Amino acid sequence: MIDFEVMHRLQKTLYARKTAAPDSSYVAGLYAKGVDSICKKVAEEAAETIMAAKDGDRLHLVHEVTDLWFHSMVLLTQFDVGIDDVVAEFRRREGLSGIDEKKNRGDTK
Ligand SMILES: N=c1c2ncn([C@@H]3O[C@H](COP(=O)(O)OP(=O)(O)OP(=O)(O)O)[C@@H](O)[C@H]3O)c2ncn1[C@@H]1O[C@H](COP(=O)(O)O)[C@@H](O)[C@H]1O
Repeated sequence: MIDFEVMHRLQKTLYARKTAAPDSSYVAGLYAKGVDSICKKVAEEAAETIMAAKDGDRLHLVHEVTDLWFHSMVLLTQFDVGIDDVVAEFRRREGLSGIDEKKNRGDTK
């Protein structure tokens, strides 16, 4: 089960880092660098996740997916999107076949 409390605590910290001095922390520095730098980290962590999967090392995979989720949360917070919004989207899709869901997307993607 996902521990949503830890995710919400992290989200709260990320919001606080948006207005913190850039040199005060890793996340504050990332926000100061801007969206392109955050996106670059997400892309790097996605690539590292793929490499971990190819290694077949489960612990390595857990570490890289954690890095990917963490940087994805930094990106979501940049746009004031909460993890609850993502969970709500999972709920909306629950039980809907991937093929049917794609058909119903229309223009909204
Ligand atoms: N969960 C994390 C977390 N996961 C990964 N990272 C950092 O993400 C960075 C990028 O990881 P890489 O493997 O790419 O390391 P790197 O290549 O040396 O990084 P770059 O210098 O290239 O950016 C590393 O510095 C990791 O320490 C994290 N940094 C912070 N958190 C959480 O965010 C909170 C706030 O962090 P600070 O803003 O640093 O206080 C912390 O209390 C934690 O709860």
